[in-house]
Amino acid sequence: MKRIHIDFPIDAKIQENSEACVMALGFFDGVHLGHQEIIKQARQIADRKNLKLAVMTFFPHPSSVIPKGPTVTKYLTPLPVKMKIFELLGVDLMYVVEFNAQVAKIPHDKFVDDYLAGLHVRHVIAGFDYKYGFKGKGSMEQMVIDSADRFEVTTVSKFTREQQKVGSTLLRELLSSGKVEKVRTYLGKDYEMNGLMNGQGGKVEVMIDSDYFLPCSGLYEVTVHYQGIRAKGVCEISSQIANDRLQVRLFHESLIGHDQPVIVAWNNFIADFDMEEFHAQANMLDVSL
Ligand SMILES: Cc1cc2nc3c(=O)[nH]c(=O)nc-3n(C[C@H](O)[C@H](O)[C@H](O)COP(=O)(O)O)c2cc1C
Ligand SMILES: Nc1ncnc2c1ncn2[C@@H]1O[C@H](COP(=O)(O)OP(=O)(O)OP(=O)(O)O)[C@@H](O)[C@H]1O
Repeated sequence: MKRIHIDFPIDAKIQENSEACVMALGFFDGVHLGHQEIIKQARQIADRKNLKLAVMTFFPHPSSVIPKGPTVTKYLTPLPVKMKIFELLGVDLMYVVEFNAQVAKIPHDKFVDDYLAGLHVRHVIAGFDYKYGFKGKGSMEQMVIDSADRFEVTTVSKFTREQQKVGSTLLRELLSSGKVEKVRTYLGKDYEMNGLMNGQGGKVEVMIDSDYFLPCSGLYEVTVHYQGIRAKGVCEISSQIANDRLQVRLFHESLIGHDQPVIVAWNNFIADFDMEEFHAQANMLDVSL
């Protein structure tokens, strides 16, 4: 997969050299089941039309410049992770538009001229609630008008699970209240973090991208995926611990790591008490961890 970074104003050379494509639009934090449905449909259209499949995402999150609602500064999938997932989903090109105050002011029709038609887009696909352009005035209905017959438009209808719209905001809310086990319903798997494991035996440290959105403070049951092995353990999140280092206490003491790539999957919320307190209690009960 090719990654193309777009600064403001868009470079005419990038436009000239761009390949004809089907373009999926959105921020795609978490690449949840709703996002996966869009990419799946986009892949089918690209195959049918014999075009490249491109995704256009933004960085940082538009909320960092648009004074509306809470600002998203931590991500379910930091940019390098999102890139890996897109690659696995069969995306050929990833356009990353640097989102700043100037980009936020681009009118909807100019965005379509310069960033879609200008990049040789032949087909646009996005969800029913996709908004683009200054003040979010562009909708999927507007996209059909703005396309002026230069490309086709597909709108993906609302993807729901348990009567709820699957969405990144919902996932962040669930994690903020420790409901990691509920995340599975919307993500299709446990919430996961890629990292590098250091340490040996029962206690290891996993260094993660500091851009990751962490579940709220508490004690969690986790699984460390490591070279085909799955090791269960517990991990505590607290304001006292650096947010780019996860301290994991494993139930088996067989893992050894020195900058070993691992995946930490968040399985269950155990409790919201301190690890120290937890161990004191475990010792009293003569439970070995
Ligand atoms: C070029 C461009 C400019 C945008 N400008 C604005 C804006 O000025 N105000 C706004 O509310 N949304 C604007 N949006 C829409 C936001 O990106 C988006 O709707 C909002 O951040 C919600 O994000 P989400 O639906 O991806 O979570 C713009 C989008 C694009 C692509
Ligand atoms: N549940 C869904 N059903 C259909 N389309 C969706 C769904 N969730 C997101 N999309 C679409 O996926 C693309 C990327 O989504 P985006 O990251 O902007 O939204 P989101 O996941 O709903 O996040 P948020 O909760 O912050 O709005 C957009 O085109 C959006 O319309």
